[in-house]
Amino acid sequence: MTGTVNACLRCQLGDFTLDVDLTLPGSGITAIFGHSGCGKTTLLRCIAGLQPAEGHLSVLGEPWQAGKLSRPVHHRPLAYVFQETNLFPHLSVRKNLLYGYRRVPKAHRKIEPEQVHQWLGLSPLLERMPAGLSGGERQRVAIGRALLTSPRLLLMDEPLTALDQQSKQDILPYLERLRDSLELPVLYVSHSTAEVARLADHIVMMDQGRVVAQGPLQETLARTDHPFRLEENAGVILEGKIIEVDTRWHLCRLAFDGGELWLRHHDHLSEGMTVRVQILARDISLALQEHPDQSTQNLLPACIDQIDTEVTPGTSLVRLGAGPTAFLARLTTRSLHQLQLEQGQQVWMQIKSVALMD
Ligand SMILES: Nc1ncnc2c1ncn2[C@@H]1O[C@H](COP(=O)(O)OP(=O)(O)OP(=O)(O)O)[C@@H](O)[C@H]1O
Repeated sequence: MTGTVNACLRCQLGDFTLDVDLTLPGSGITAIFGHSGCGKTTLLRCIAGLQPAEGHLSVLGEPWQAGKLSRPVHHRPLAYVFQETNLFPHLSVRKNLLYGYRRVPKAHRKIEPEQVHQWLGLSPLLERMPAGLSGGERQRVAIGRALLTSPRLLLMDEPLTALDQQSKQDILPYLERLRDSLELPVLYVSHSTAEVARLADHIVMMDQGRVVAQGPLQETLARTDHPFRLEENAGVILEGKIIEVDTRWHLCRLAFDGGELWLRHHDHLSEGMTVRVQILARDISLALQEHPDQSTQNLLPACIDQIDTEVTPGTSLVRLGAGPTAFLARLTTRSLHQLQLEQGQQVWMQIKSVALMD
């Protein structure tokens, strides 16, 4: 299909088999998510042509692999960003950035240096040498250098893993800006649910070389039925708008499609901002009646869509809808029986914690 990335690939590495069939959107960030050793890097290497695989691959309507045809690595217009930045130590930031750009014929250049400087805040760094940069700055330069090759596809393999917590926080707004400005597909491998929640529009969940779920982020995270359940991290992401800032109690009111929630105020939040929040299944409890205790700030009516009992011994997952927005609640199978919950029933969700993803 034009406008998408289609990858139906299979390869064998010793005892490990990668066998995937993916249809991914032609723009935005797709997170590739799964336990260590499930095959995320192998998948990117097959797409890049670094690892031979059987099957077919097309990117935005162009076949990169089909039958006997398999474009070699240097004929696949993609850029690959790793944990390690591999900048040329003897070249300034400006020259590092221009290294790939100059090798792209003028007619094929889609991304210009000024754009990249602006997206990634690189202008103040241009005359500096890589050795004098912080880890986060180096990674911004590496991403900029990758983009200046005007790729049709950007592969990012745990690009933030080597950074400390503060540098990760500092670089995330740049990646968000890229996501909103770039018109190319980005495949982003990460172990961090916070990164995925904040950046991705689409998610592929892998387990033992196979895809166990793929689809739009919010919808896919709200599924209860796939074998990869994120365990402690099961939960949903939702996007909403700040409609009130209550400085007295350090709280903000967030309106989303299906209701309103209170969350803790952070200095950078102001009325009108759109933000993403994560609500974990373990932070929602269910009640049959509206709780009389007014200290429970976040109490929402919802309808039970689906119940998945015994996802692990003694625990069950319940999917609920508040308007069109899906939530997941985790409760003990004993509570499920005591409350006599069933599909289609109206209940109250008590939401104990709402984590801001910005
Ligand atoms: N050259 C190889 N020969 C044999 N097995 C390999 C080879 N390369 C990778 N593997 C195996 O393939 C599996 C998938 O590895 P891969 O690096 O793709 O996983 P991953 O999901 O990216 O892991 P991580 O999150 O730890 O980086 C692992 O079991 C790994 O040991």
